[in-house]
Amino acid sequence: MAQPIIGITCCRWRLKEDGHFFHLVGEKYIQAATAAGGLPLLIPALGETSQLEQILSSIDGLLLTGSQSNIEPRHYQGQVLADDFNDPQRDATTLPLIREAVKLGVPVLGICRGAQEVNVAFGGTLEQAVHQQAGKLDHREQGGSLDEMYGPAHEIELVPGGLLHQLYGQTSARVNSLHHQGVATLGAGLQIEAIAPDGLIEAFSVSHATSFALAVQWHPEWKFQDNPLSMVMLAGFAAACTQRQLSTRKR
Ligand SMILES: N[C@@H](CCC(=O)NCCCC(=O)O)C(=O)O
Repeated sequence: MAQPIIGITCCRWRLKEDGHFFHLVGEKYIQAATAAGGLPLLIPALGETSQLEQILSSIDGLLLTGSQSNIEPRHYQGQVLADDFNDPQRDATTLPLIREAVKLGVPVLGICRGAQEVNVAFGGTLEQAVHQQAGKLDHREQGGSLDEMYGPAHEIELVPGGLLHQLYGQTSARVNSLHHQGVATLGAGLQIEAIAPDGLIEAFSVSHATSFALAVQWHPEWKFQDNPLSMVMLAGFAAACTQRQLSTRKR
């Protein structure tokens, strides 16, 4: 049988000052989607498009990646930051795509920036510099090598009975952490799935979704094969994508 097609949203970046724009995805997301049994299909940061339904009818699941860029604050009535690194065309693509995917029952997995996009898509807001908030941990990447940057950084407590707890079976785990921003207020219909020791919401699900819809602030795609929590998350997402494929396609 054909593999479920997993749409992966791109960033739109210039690789050098005043250079051409490129639409790009980190390879580790592609590797995770492939290992989960999916066929990755990259979705360019098209910006405003009336083709949301056509895009979503061509995929069996939607993976929203992390990125160094931040969601433009105007999407959550946040303060405009000097020298912020934004990607407006990515925002204009992903925010409506997330809402339409949930409406149509397309499985969604949001990672880091992708999780923040799920929150903002449903009216949530972001803390723009978590490390500057009293009582909050510094959730930014520490260390130099990739193994250090993406290594375990802090505990999370999983909400008993939640989707993540049902997948994993345990109520605590250690996760990596590479983000400046984080959930300030959760959007409409979003349900907490995991919390960091400082109270920051680290994972949430979409309670009104008819399929898998999970957003996590950490990076399960990093060396997922060595991480039981990552493996069950990707397996849960892939199973939902396969279910979508069977229910909507003849192939
Ligand atoms: N810019 C946001 C989101 C951080 C994020 O997605 N980090 C991932 C970086 C690269 C990668 O692994 O894809 C923030 O700082 O909160």
